[in-house]
Amino acid sequence: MGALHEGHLTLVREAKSRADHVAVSIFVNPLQFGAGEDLDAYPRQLERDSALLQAEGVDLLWAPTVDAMYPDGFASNISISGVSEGFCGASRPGHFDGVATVVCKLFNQVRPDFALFGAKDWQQLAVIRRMARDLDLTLPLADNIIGVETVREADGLAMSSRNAYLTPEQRGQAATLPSAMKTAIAAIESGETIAAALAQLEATLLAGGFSAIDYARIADADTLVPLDARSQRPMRLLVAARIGRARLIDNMAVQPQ
Ligand SMILES: Nc1ncnc2c1ncn2[C@@H]1O[C@H](COP(=O)(O)OP(=O)(O)OP(=O)(O)O)[C@@H](O)[C@H]1O
Ligand SMILES: CC(C)(CO)[C@@H](O)C(=O)[O-]
Ligand code: BAL
Repeated sequence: MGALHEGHLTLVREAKSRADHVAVSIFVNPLQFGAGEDLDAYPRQLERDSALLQAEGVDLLWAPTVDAMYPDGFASNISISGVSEGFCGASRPGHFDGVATVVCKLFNQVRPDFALFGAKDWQQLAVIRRMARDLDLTLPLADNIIGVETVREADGLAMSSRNAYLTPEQRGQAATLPSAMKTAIAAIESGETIAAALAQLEATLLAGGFSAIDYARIADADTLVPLDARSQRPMRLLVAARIGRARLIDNMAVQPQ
């Protein structure tokens, strides 16, 4: 969606290491923003982004207008059930319909051989993989949706265009999110109950400047089914929390039992 940072540029570099030609889409997609969300405030810096992508050697910047994407009469919607229903799907109703619909259109417009998405948006990655498998999207193939590790600031905060909404004080406090997540994971991996570790995580965030927690849960890493006890399959801690004007998300691996 633009306002590029090192997280985005890492996806570009990873793509360039795997492909002869790299295309990047920049489109602030109205369909994935709910009423009262930050569609209007979302940073738009197309000229700066374009220069950054050129410097990285990107071959194509695909930046359609809203009217070109959704002309009068547009009436289609792609809805993925299951994996899109909890977490951000619950706190942002309709969000993943908007994501799935635009990503399907972007795939059809650009026709990539494969596509890269950040693990910072873990549920989004799962939704896109599900859509690609379910709808037989041959380009890219389901296995060709590649997740790239979350890129973080020096203090551990996941890079995000929405970090720009934070005041300097809130920006300092925001690093509590990854540090409290690591503490919770260490506790769970050393035998603490999930409920107790998550209660401590929520208390730490609220004491550390966050105003509300949309969710803080452990889930199966692939299916995103919430877990109340440790499992033998890969697990993920997923959190969305609000600080100032920003709603920040993050996720980390929890080792199987
Ligand atoms: N810190 C990061 N590390 C790795 N990938 C990232 C990171 N931040 C964003 N991405 C990925 O970049 C792609 C574009 O994301 P998007 O434009 O929504 O950026 P964003 O920084 O996540 O914005 P926002 O936080 O405002 O949603 C997505 O695949 C996203 O997962
Ligand atoms: C997947 C996506 C391009 C859909 O607009 C967006 O949500 C993003 O950049 O993460
Ligand atoms: N980075 C995910 C897109 C969104 O928050 O709308």
